[in-house]
Amino acid sequence: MQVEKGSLSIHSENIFPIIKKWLYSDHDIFIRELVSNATDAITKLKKLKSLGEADYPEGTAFSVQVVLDEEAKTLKFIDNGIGMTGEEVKKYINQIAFSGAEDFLSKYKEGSGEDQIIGHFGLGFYSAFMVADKVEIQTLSFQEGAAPVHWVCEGGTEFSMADGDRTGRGTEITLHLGEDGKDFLTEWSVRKTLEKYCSFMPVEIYLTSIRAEKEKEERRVKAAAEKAEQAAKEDAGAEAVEPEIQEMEPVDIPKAINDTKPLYLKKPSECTDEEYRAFYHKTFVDFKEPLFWIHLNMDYPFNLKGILYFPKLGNQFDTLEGQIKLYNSQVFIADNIKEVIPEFLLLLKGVVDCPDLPLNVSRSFLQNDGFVQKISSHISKKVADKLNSLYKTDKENYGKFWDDINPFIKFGCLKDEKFYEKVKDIILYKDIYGKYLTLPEYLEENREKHADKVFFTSDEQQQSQYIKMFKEHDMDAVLLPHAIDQPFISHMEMKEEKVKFSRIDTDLTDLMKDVDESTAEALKESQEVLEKLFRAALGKEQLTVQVENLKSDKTSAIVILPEESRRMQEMGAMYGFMGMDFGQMQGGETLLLNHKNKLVRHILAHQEDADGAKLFCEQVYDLAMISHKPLDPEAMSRFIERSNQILEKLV
Ligand SMILES: Nc1ncnc2c1ncn2[C@@H]1O[C@H](COP(=O)(O)OP(=O)(O)OP(=O)(O)O)[C@@H](O)[C@H]1O
Repeated sequence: MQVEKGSLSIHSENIFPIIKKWLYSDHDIFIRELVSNATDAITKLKKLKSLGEADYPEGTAFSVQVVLDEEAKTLKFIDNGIGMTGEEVKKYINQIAFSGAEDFLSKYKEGSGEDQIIGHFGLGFYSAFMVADKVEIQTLSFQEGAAPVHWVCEGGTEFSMADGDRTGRGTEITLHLGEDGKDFLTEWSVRKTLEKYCSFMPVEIYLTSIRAEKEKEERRVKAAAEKAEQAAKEDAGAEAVEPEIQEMEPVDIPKAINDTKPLYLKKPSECTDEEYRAFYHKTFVDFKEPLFWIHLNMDYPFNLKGILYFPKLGNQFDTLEGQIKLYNSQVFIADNIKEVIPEFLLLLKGVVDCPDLPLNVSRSFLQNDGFVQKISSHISKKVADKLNSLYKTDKENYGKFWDDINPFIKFGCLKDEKFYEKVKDIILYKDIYGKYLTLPEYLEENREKHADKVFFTSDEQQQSQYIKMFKEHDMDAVLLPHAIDQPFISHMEMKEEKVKFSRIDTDLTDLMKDVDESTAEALKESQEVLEKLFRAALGKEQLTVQVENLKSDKTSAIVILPEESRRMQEMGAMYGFMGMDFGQMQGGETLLLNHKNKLVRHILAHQEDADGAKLFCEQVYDLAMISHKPLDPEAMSRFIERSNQILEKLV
């Protein structure tokens, strides 16, 4: 072949800088593009053989070799696939590959810049120029009598083509890495990128580092020399002995980067629990056991395969951060694409492979695409189905999983109406006795005591005093401690109009009081006295005091706050920065004093002793406050000081 020079069919001379800048955020995708081209070339050859249009010896080992030469600053992608003839290089590389780049450029010009193109598919071979100053192709087609071709392009729009020197069928692409490619000059970074994009590609991929190979060779030579020297010394000093049998050098068996047959492609009936767990550990590098999983496997009306795992939360404060990896025909596209995966499912961990996805389009297109929306609602329906069948067939385990999965299900209910409708009957509530109940079950059990009212605690420790009282009175409350629970409660109140949720410290039901008409007058009198005393002692002129006979005389005082006031306060704290007046939000609490309690009776009996009354009032108030919410630092130090003072009196 004559050396042929040409000009690539790109109309803008400035395409390179634009593409480099545009793709800077994930300029590692060139590895994915070149490895996918190489695996495609092998897949195509296999297909041709199955059609009788190509041939190769039985047992041929197919692979993609990625070779990094740190010194020469080159990265090679070598395959033993279909190869290309000179004509094909002209057609596929000079025209087609670069037309993808042209397309890209026109999209770039149209777009606002924020409208990122997912995965940048369609850029293909051209993406090599994101990191290389010069790209070479050495290729030999599988076709009988084909001549090898050598193609070179130095990063501009000019290329040259000449006879190549490749002797085996396939293609070798060499990237001469430039300044923009220097991140890929370490074996570690190339391996990481291969693992990211190519973990499930269908042909085995091997990585070789020339530097590492050389070092290994040097070590081997050095060890052999040392051994020989040692042997020579021994020979000189001793009588000739039988040479020892040489120890075998450990043989390095190269290990493929990828798993060519990922578990999600198998039929669910053929997968074992051990395989599901192993796949989870390996793919997400999470060594906690997943709780359970859902294997998505459908061919119609679209092709979708994958596994979604429900991860175990370490503790209540673990961040809910999932990871859903999206693949297109075993090629990694991106993590957590919320246009395709319903947002609440992004809290799970999983892989989803959808070969039918239109990925070379913008995100806003995906958002409005009916097909993509169908995929998304199919996935969420599958998840709801799985949860329902688990509830029906394995209620015990479902209950056990509940602590881990409930924030996720609640988030789903808030985000997705259809999902809520499907799971609403299997939402559980854990009560203060450790039992799991559905809402109708809780309401039914407590119908006589407080119809349509759900008492809950948001913090078991902080509200332990109230929980104790509930237990003493044989009452029940449910635990709703997670941040998601507040919006979830509002959601449930909207859905179940009659039902009201009240925090455990909001109100004292009549069940806890000793209602006796004959003491009403005495209570009223005491209330006036105690309110005055407490207001004066605490310097809180607005304090509301209520005096009741509680069934138990052990508790001196508790703070109660109407549910509405508490929600207003919480909202105020959340949106305080939006100009709401915090001062006005405070308060609303009522100090409830137990008329039966010894301390309260003592205060009443010794009201003339101003100092003593002050000390008692302050301490009783703080004790009630402590079980309602944490004391601020100043109040806390006063409380500690006063407690010491009281103890000293006992000495
Ligand atoms: N390693 C290879 N072996 C054989 N042919 C190849 C190889 N690499 C690229 N080609 C040919 O060049 C063409 C263009 O490649 P390019 O990566 O630009 O686009 P593509 O693979 O067709 O599509 P995509 O944009 O989705 O990657 C391929 O379709 C293929 O015919």
